[in-house]
Amino acid sequence: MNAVTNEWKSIDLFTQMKEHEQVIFCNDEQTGLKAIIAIHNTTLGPALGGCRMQPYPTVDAALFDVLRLSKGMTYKCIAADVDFGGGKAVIIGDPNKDKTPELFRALGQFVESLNGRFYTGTDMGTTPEDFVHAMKETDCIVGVPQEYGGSGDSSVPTALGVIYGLQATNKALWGSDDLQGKTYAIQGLGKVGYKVAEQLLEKGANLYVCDINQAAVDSIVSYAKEIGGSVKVVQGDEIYRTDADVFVPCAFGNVVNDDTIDAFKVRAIVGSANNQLLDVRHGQMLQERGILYAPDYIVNAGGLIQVSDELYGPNKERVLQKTKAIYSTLLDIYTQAENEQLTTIEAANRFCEKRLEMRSRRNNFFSHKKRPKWDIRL
Ligand SMILES: NC(=O)C1=CN([C@@H]2O[C@H](COP(=O)(O)OP(=O)(O)OC[C@H]3O[C@@H](n4cnc5c(N)ncnc54)[C@H](O)[C@@H]3O)[C@@H](O)[C@H]2O)C=CC1
Ligand SMILES: O=C(O)CCC(=O)C(=O)O
Repeated sequence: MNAVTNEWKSIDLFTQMKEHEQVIFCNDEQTGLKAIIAIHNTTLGPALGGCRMQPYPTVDAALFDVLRLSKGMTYKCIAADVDFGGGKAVIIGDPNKDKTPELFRALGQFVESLNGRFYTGTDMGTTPEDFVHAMKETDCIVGVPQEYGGSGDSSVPTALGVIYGLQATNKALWGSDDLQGKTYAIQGLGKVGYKVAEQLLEKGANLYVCDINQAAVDSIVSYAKEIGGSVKVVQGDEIYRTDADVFVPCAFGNVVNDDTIDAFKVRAIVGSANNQLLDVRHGQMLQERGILYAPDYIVNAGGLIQVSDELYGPNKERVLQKTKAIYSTLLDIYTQAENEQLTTIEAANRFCEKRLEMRSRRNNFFSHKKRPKWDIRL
């Protein structure tokens, strides 16, 4: 490879990083760990974000994911009003085959090397128990089980936040919070999606569900039978074409894209998946089709609220209060979008960027408590 190609390649990586502060490639031959940690913005505090494990087909695919996910975390922290920055980690590997305690300890060692700039925990493909191993190597782990001193499964408040998001959306569209009798198409019955499905059934809603994990599908079907609820199982892409009222993506990102957008018959999209829109222009396309989009990082902030609370000193009541605020924040974003003729994602982004600007000025106000980093005599 000649020098020109080399130079272009390195510029390209920095172009991809855009406004990200730092990207760390973590490689450990012995455990097979191949991970990327991305720190997007630490204006408000140390970066915080879960660690996803997925058999990414290429390193580029993993990099694309971690860059977008970590940027989303910056916005999520701002919108949820927690004093942390945006970061995320991805492990390239199959969560069903490649997990070992040593792999997570190796990840913990890399996190420790960042000296408090990055805190992590569970995400898609990882569980709180995985991070009990990582915790042996670093204090910068959140969301481990309560028996290990953590706040427990963060998918519980995340699912609760999705329910608040669905209620706010119901209110905006049909004038009532009541989810009973409406039909929801849930993609993914994992840690979050399964809990959302259970709660919707308990509230008298009807469901379409899909998951590649047959055990999760069987389990929700039998739960519905037990409580007299209605669940229809669909396969693969059929979930985009159902006649449900609301699509609830709780698996992977980029589900609203050029290939899926014309399939949707729903009135709204509200779910936990991070980065549901492949691009902001898909927000515009949803609006043109009369589909109300609940910005993902507003709706799915419950887990972040719980794990960040651990670092302040856990307080269950505060977690519940902050999670409940998802309802009013989302309604405010819907109103702002309508008043300012914006898409809902544009309105949410604008709200976060304004708040970041305001906070960054306050964080830089000089006082005796906030000493400058350089050495001056006072
Ligand atoms: N766990 C949490 O507290 C939070 C999760 N999220 C996001 O919510 C989403 C779900 O997260 P978790 O429930 O924690 O992950 P998970 O890994 O527990 O569940 C994901 C589910 O999606 C299913 N799935 C995978 N491919 C599929 C496909 N092609 N079709 C249908 N189902 C498929 C999996 O089998 C699994 O049941 C992710 O995008 C995650 O980033 C966001 C904020 C917090
Ligand atoms: O939910 C968590 O454990 C951490 C927060 C996070 O990574 C997320 O909200 O995507």
